[in-house]
Amino acid sequence: MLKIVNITKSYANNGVQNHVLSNLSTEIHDGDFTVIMGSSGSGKSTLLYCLSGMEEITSGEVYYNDKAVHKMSEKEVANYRRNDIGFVFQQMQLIENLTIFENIAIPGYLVEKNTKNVHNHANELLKQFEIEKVAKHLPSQCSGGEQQRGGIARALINKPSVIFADEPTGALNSKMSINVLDALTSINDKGQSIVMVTHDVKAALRANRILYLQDGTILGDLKLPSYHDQDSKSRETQVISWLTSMGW
Ligand SMILES: Nc1ncnc2c1ncn2[C@@H]1O[C@H](COP(=O)(O)OP(=O)(O)OP(=O)(O)O)[C@@H](O)[C@H]1O
Repeated sequence: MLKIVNITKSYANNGVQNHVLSNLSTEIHDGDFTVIMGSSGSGKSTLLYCLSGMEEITSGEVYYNDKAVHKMSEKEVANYRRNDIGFVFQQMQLIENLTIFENIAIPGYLVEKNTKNVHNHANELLKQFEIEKVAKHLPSQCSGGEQQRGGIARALINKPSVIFADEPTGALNSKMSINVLDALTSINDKGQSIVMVTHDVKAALRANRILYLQDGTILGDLKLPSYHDQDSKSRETQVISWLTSMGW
């Protein structure tokens, strides 16, 4: 689904080049729940931004199915971001003066002309993530978990085939994190692909593949059975032992 060929990404800071991603190649498969881990500053968020078209790569190639993301015009990137992918941020980035319902539905109106369809889909998502009761609330009137589930629902309004999530549980307590991870797992169970950056082992256990980044390149690539097909204790032991071997 996503093919990444030899990408590099550098930022210039006061005339000095900071090489954040170096010669990174991999494929992200359709239907997978892929997690990206690695130490702070290893380039995880930058990789997610490059794959989602929010940052331009310095060199290399990124393909989403047959589309060359690295060659897209601004308009094509906007369409890619609107139609093909959804993005969930750590700080939910919901619009403060819109209700949860409006936050979810508005990106839908930009794509689907039939407002009734958008309205119905937004209501289905509110139900799926159990946030119907806060539909008319402003984000500031919701808990962190409700806001984050609102953020996931918003990312799903245009039925993207892949969801990118940048530390979606980073700002949540453990109960709310489980709630958000359950929501992501259920989306993945329905066939949508997820690519999630996290520092949290509990979150990483949801993945069937973990990529470990170090200094902007992939140091390790762990394949796991689906989350439902392995007992949680042995999965945790396997993942922690692998992460330890990566120097985590
Ligand atoms: N817009 C930018 N301009 C300049 N440097 C940047 C920019 N964005 C990121 N960087 C630098 O790129 C490097 C990688 O950042 P990135 O956020 O991708 O790392 P990360 O692995 O996600 O880190 P963390 O786990 O701390 O969130 C860091 O050194 C960071 O300072």
